[in-house]
Amino acid sequence: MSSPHAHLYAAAGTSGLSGFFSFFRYSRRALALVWDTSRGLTIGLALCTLVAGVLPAVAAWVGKLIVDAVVAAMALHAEADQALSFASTWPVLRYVAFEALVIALIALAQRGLSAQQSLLRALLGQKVNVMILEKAGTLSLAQFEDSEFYDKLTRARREASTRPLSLVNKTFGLLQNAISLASFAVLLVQFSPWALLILLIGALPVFVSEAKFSGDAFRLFRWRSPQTRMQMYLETVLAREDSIKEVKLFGLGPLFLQRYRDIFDTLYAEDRRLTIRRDVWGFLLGLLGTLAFYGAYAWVVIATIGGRLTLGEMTMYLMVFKQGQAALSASLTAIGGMYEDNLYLSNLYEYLEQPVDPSTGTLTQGASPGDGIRFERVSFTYPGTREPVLQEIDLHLRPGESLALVGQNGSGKTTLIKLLTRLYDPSEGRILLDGSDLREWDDTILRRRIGVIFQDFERYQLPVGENLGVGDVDAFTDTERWETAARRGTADAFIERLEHGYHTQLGRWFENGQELSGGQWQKVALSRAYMREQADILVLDEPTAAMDAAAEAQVFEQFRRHAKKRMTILISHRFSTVRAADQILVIDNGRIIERGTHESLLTENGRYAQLFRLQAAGYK
Ligand SMILES: Nc1ncnc2c1ncn2[C@@H]1O[C@H](COP(=O)(O)OP(=O)(O)OP(=O)(O)O)[C@@H](O)[C@H]1O
Repeated sequence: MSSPHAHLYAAAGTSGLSGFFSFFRYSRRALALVWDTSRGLTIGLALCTLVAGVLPAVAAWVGKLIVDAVVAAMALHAEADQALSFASTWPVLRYVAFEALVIALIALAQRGLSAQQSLLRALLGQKVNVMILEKAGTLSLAQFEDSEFYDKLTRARREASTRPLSLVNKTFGLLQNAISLASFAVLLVQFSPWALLILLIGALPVFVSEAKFSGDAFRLFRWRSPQTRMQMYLETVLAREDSIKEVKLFGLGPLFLQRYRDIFDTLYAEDRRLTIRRDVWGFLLGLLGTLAFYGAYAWVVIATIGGRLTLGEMTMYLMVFKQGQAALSASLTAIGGMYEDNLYLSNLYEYLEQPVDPSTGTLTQGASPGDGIRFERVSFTYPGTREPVLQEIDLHLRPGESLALVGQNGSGKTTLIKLLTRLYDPSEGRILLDGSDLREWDDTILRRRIGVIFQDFERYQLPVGENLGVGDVDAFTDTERWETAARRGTADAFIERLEHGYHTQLGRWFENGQELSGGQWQKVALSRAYMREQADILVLDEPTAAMDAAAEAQVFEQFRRHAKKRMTILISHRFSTVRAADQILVIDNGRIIERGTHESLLTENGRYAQLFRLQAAGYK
């Protein structure tokens, strides 16, 4: 196949019938999932399925009894030539009453089915979504940054929460139809086993075409998911408050909307082609079924005229044949649908089974406590890229010391922090904390020791207090801790002026949400880092870029006061904030090119001195 998506076609594994059946392997897991979600509802579904499956044959049989009883009563009535009485009509009417009861029971069972299905749908949707989100929490940052993986996640979230129930509904539907069919077969085989065969042969072609087209539909869904993701992204950009400013000012609306439409047009053209092919074939092959039915119809009629069947039997066989055919084609369509659901579920399980990095250690204390942080010849290349971003980094930071990282945009400063916080592991070399490799540390303990604010910190659409609380989940709602952290992060003054103080909702997503200025948000993020009272490593990546000069001075005064006995790492492009650090590293293109104190670096008269003078000149 020359298509660029050939590997996906292969992955969908639809080569022949064995491929087709191999995809039913998720049915059992879907059933187990539904069973775990609610046993009561699953049992209820099974019971209603059974009742709704058996009763149609009973109704057909009662129909035969009615017709035959009517014929007999009519003959009797003509013979006896007497007026109609209760006694003469009751033998027929009781069958009518019985049939009414059966039909009422079928309706009850069907109601029961749909009610239980809708309850189960809600429960199951929630359960699967929670599974997806829980799994997301165990994945590494690198996995999220991998676009193929991200596709899987998007696909899982978009479709899979409804698929398990759909699969189970179809399984039960299939069972129900199978039960009906078996009971019809019991009746039909008395007429002729050949009639059964005709029934089967008539329905088979539709089934085969359904199976083929479900596979096609899935492959379409699968390979187009990058496009669907782009569509979702454009929707977000065009309709979200945080992007709408630029969309308006740059006049991006029509441009993006056109791109959105173009994607739709491509997808729609493919959908249309598939739908038309699916339905044309469905119709043509369905004709075979109709042909089979009318063939059998003629046969039954001839047999009745020949006196081999009673009128009641004729009615029954016709009904049984018609309903049997409907049940059979419904079963076969259900199998096709189950196949499709299985394909979608394969995607969900592929996501859920994504291997999790098992590399969290167990250490809660290092081999030589008090040694601080050491980088030993650390190099790092981002997954999926070739160029190393950091090369042979050596550094040592002891408790009570401060370190500043200086360097051009893209030189690797933030990456160094990502390695320290174990969002990634070094490609070469090792990072030690208190004499032990970070990989040996228990991740939770390690992260508890680090308070960090990244440049691209998160702006949660939560009350301002909780925006601080996220810094320490154990104190998420602890107002006293919020206040202490806000004081250290110099956010207290403006928070207290907000209408509801620490309980003021932030962001625009929810009612009465208040938006903050860039500098205010930065103070919130800084205070968040201070929530980690246990943390003895404090990392600030451009913490004051959006602050005014007075605010910045205040932040650093607090910082120095708070930094005693701690290890602090500061990334900044402002030399005024960097100069007080005990150790300054100048990073260029992933390598440390200079190191020392402010004074020693100025004396050295290298890159640092040059950049410092450049910036100082700017202020003159
Ligand atoms: N997730 C990622 N995947 C691949 N490459 C990345 C990723 N994040 C950053 N990079 C690349 O790594 C290099 C270093 O980025 P980093 O964010 O560490 O720079 P920085 O020194 O912090 O820059 P700045 O001063 O602009 O914040 C850049 O060339 C960037 O393109």
